[in-house]
Order: sequence, then C-alpha cells, then structure tokens
Amino acid sequence: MNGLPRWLVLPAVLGALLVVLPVASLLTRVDVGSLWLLLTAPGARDALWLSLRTSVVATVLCVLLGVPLALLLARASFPGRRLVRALLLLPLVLPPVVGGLALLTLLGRSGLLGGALEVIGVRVPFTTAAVVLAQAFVALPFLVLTLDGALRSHDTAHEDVAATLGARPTRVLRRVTLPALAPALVSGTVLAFARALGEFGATITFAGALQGVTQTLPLEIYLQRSSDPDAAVALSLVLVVVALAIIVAAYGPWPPPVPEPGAPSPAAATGRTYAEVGTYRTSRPARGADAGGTASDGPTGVAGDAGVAAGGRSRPPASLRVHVRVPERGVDVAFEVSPGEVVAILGPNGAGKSTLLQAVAGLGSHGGDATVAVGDRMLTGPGVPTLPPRDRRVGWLGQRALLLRHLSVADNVAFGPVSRGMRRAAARSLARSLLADVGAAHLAVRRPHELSGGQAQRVAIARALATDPDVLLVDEPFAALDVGAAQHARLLLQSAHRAAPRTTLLVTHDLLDVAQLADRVIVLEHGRVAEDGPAAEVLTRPRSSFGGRFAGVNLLVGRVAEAAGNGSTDALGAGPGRTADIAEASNVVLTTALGDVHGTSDDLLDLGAEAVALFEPRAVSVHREPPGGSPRNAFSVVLTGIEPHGPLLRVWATAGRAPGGHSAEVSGTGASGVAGAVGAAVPEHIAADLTPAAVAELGAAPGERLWFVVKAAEVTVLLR
Ligand SMILES: Nc1ncnc2c1ncn2[C@@H]1O[C@H](COP(=O)(O)OP(=O)(O)OP(=O)(O)O)[C@@H](O)[C@H]1O
Repeated sequence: MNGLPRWLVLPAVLGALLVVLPVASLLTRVDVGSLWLLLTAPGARDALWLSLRTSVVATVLCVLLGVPLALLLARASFPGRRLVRALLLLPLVLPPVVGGLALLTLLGRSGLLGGALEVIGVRVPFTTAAVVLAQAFVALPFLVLTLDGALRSHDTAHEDVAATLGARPTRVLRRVTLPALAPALVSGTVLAFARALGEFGATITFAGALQGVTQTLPLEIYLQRSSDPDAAVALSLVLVVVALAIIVAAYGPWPPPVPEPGAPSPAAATGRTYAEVGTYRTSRPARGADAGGTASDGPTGVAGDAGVAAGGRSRPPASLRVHVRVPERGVDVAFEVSPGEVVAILGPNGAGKSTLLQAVAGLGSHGGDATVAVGDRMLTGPGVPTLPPRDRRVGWLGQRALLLRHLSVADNVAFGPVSRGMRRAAARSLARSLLADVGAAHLAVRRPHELSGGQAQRVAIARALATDPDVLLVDEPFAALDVGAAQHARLLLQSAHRAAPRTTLLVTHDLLDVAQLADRVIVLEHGRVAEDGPAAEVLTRPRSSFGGRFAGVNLLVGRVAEAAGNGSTDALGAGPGRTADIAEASNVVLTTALGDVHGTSDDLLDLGAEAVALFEPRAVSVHREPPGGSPRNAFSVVLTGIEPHGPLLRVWATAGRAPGGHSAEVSGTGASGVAGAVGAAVPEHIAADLTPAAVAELGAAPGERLWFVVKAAEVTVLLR
C-alpha cells in the first residue's frame, strides 16, 4: 500500500465501479447477432458518417485555432491574459445546451452576427457547419488547456538556444517548440476529437436533428432510444469502442520520455584549491595532443588545435563592451573585454552573473537597460534598436546541452548554419567536420537521448561553434558532468579557443575552468564588480571576499592602521587619508572584523586605505586556550564546521559569538571545499587545515570558541 491507509481502498473501488459497471452492463445488452444489421441501417450509417466527418473537421479547427491560442496564453504577456484563460474554461463547466444557446444568440437569425450573415445569404444554425461549430466550441478548451499546461511546465531554454543560433521565430516554433510539444499536442487533439464525437447538447440546440445533415451519432442514439432500444445500444457500443481506442492512443502504455542527457546532477563542485589545480595545468596535454577519451565519453579523443579549423573564425576576434543596469535586481555592471579574451565571471549566488549573460545574449526579460557593443556593432543601447538574439552573433553554451531531441546529432550541429541561411548540404558537411573536431563523428546519426552527458556536451560545443559567434557565453558548461567528462570537454573548449580565439564570458564556480580557460577574472558581488584582474593574480592574490574563498585562501578585509618600512618598528599612526611616507612598507597592521591583523606587504599603502590580508589555511594553527607568548595574530573565533580536504581536514570558523549569545554566522561552505564554499561570501570566515590527528586531539565541536593563530610572516597584505 506504499504507506497509504487501507480504508482508501473501499471508496476507490466504488469510484472505479461507478464508471466501469454501467459501460460493462451496456456491453452485456448488445445483441451480437443483429449488430451488423443495426449498424448498417441507413439512419445509423448516416449518423456515424456525419459524426466522423464533423468531428474531424471540428478537431482540425481546434488545432488550427487552439495551438496559437495556447502558445499566446502560455508565452506572451498581454492585458487580460488570465481572464481569457479563465473564460476558456467555461465550455468545460457549462451545460452543453447553454453552449448551444450561446451559439444561437450569436449566429442565429436575430443574433449578434447571424443577422449580418443572413443579409449576405449565409445561414449557420441547423446546418452541418453548425454541428462543426458546436463541436469545436465544446472541444477547443480540451486542446488549449492540455497544451497550455505542457507549455507552462517546459522552460524556454531550447528556444533560447535556437534563437542564439540564428533561428527566426517561425523556425523556432516549427523546429523546436512544436516538436517538443508533440506528445501534448497528440493528447490534446485526441481529447478534442473524443469530445467532439460525443457532443450532444450544444449540437441539438444549435443544429437540430436533421438526418444526414445535423443528426450525429449521439443524437441518433438518443432518438432511437424510444423507437428501437437495440439499435441505440448497438450504436452506443460504437461510441464506446471509438472512445476506448482514443484513450489507448492518448494514454496508452507508451514508453516515458527519455531524460535529456547532461541534465543537472549534484556532482558539480570540485573542492580543489589553486595549488592543486596547478597539477592539472602542468599535466595537461600539449597543444594539439590527444587528451584521450573517458569511460563515459567513449573511445574517441580530443582533436588537436588544427582539428578545430572547421570551426575557425571567418572574422577576427571582436572586443566586447558591456554595461548592464537592472535596478530591480540590484545589478549595475560595466566592463570591457579585449578581442579574443576569455573572462571568467565569478560570484556568489544572486550576484548577477546570469542577469549579465542574459543581457548580452538578449534573452529573458530582466526589465533593465543594457548597453552591449561587439566591436563597432551596437547590439543594444540608448538610441539604437535592440537586436534580437538571432542577429547578435552571440553564442550560448550552458550547463545543459539542450540538444533538440527530435533531430540527429548531425542535424543539431547543422541547425545553426541552416538557420543562418547556409544550404543544407553545406551545413551537414560543416557539422560532420565539427563533430570530427570534437571527437564525436561516430555519433552523427544518433539522437540526443542516445548520448552520455559528456558526449552531449561535446556536441553542444560543436553546435555553438558552428555559427562562428563573435562572442561566446559559457554558463557553467561542465557543472553537470563527471570529473573525467568535464575535463575532456574543458580541453575541447580550450583547444577550440587556441585554434580560433573568440571573445568569451565564462560563468563558473569551478577553479579548474578558471585555471585552464580564463585570461582574466571578474568577481561580481551584490550586483557590482568587486574585483577585476588577470586570472593568475585573482587566484593567487585575490582582493575580494569571494575571490579569496574561491582561491582557497583566507582573506580578511580591513583598513591600514600601521605601516612600517623595511623592518622598522616605527608606527606611522593611523588616520584616514594619511599616506605612509615610504615607498614600500613591509610590516603592516590591518584593522579587521577579527581584530588587528599583522602582516607584510610589497604594496604602497595609504594609512586608512582599504586592504586585504591573505593567508593560507595550512598556515593557521588552532588552540583551545589563548596561546602563550605574544603571537602577532591570535584570533578568537567560533568553530562553524569541519570538512575533508584532501588528506587533511579543513576547520572553518567565524568571528561570531559562542552559543549563549547570538549564534555565529554560518558560511555557505559545502562539504566539497573551495568550489562548494562559493555559495556565500561571509568575509570573516577563516579556515585552518589540520591533520585528522590534530583535530581529534583538539576534540572541538561546531559552536565552540577556539583560537586561530597565524604568524605575521605568513600574512600578505594587498591594497584592495
Ligand atoms: N526572474 C527574476 N525576477 C526577479 N529577480 C530576479 C530574477 N532572476 C534573478 N533575480 C534576482 O536578481 C539578482 C541576480 O540574480 P542572478 O540570477 O543574475 O544571479 P547569479 O549570480 O546568476 O546567481 P546564481 O549563481 O545563483 O545563478 C538576484 O538578487 C536574484 O534574486
């Protein structure tokens, strides 16, 4: 019973019997011997034939009118949309006879439109056309509501990608939206047909019962009921059989839809620090070398640089200028990217990364204003018409591969070039070449559901490059892949970029992406640029809270309180705006939320200036009692968590209050280390890496107050 109470069985069985028993008893009344005779009687034949013809025409009408209606209701925003949706429910709840009366008041001889139609010699009521209209009136909501539900439960990600590939709206509708809607369209159409076939009340009111003209099967059954009950039962059997066939067609035991390859999985975080990433950097294959396949990717390797030539640039790389302002999301970001530069966009959740990418691609409706220029081409901005995504030449590669499931792999890659006007044969040949470049030539004839996540993402890379975009937007492209497949795809992107540099914005939470792909890093915090610098600089000497957490170093933000040069112990005295009168200060004191922090610096420091103190977690020792002697940096902290970190344990603490007072702030640190820790930026969080034995000896639990100690020589102070 799957945990359900047993008493449910009785009402459930009674409910099923309420529907099944009457139909079953109808079957027992059928006189099989005279069935054929009854069904082929002229009245019955005419009624059946009329019902089938009018139901088919009414269903076609429903599809032609209902599909656009459902699309607009689900995807467009216009005044009164909710009202229209509610009104469409009316035929479902109104007695059909009321529907028939409503049609009469509109199209009858003295109706709103009927009078005018009479004048031009068109009479609708009591004709076969009236039967069709009555059937369509009651059947349309079934189709619209089925499609509307399906549309609203689908996101528009596939349509968005198709638009960035250059497809015009009608092509997106025809090649992306409608194929994705096909199952719902079939269900809705079948339901509409069934409803039209069984329609009675509206038909008899609006069309009457003229044999061969308006007397459909339900009407014939009703009329035969008094004169020839056996014929009525036999005809009812026909309707039951047709209805059963329809139900099987619509809801039969068809296989469930296959999940999209590369659907997000929780295995996103890497938990590696920059130092660890260095191993990857040194071990990566040389330019053009084969990186080898992974178990999940099949036997193919990564093509070398030369191999990506087919995806090479037909134009030189272009610069990118961006200013995105979305006040309602608290986003105001501006920067420029040099031609061919790869800029990693980092930041905690909600920092504005997706809003930024959407604005550059022209997707979504964020309601803000944006200025985006690629080279000399203004994509959007004050005083210039906003280019739609299809005309921007801005490619998109996201976490999900978003391949079109009804197309083969080769046709997926050819989709963009064909959308941009390339002849089909040429596009196919380009697709084959690009698939070979990404080691997926052998997958060309497969459907997306026959691919692994890694294979699907490789195809998505080929598809994104096929249109040769001026700017590539890459949004956590490897986050849903396992480590091997992610590295494989990462190398592919790197290889393609080396062969044909392309201006790229790369949103990521993964250190490996930054280390391997990015020239420069922009850190967003609270919708603003918090840090912008060369990738190596941000990863080794971060200036922002998030940058520090991302790079796996402790970072405390503060103001310069003292700065003394070259070992001199003379404090120059605090005071905002007062400049140290030495070129380089080596010993520095920074006032931070954790207290004064002593460190060294090579920067020219102004007293009172904002600066950051950096130190590695492994440089921190942890004590239960205040340490003896006079260590320069001893911070009283509250333990917030312990997590594995390679062979060590990473102990996290914050400058919160111990239990009893307000609880300490808890960081967004995931169990997976740095990459997992990027969900939140709490500046005063610091970490210490200890051996498991040291942690056991310490015996501390989250919430306890401890002392974190770090030598001044281990602390580097940088200007912010
Ligand atoms: N559709 C929306 N309507 C209103 N506000 C939104 C919408 N989408 C995002 N926001 C808000 O805009 C801000 C920026 O969100 P955005 O999705 O751009 O952040 P993000 O950096 O991409 O975050 P994440 O890493 O979680 O994807 C957040 O405060 C968010 O709550």
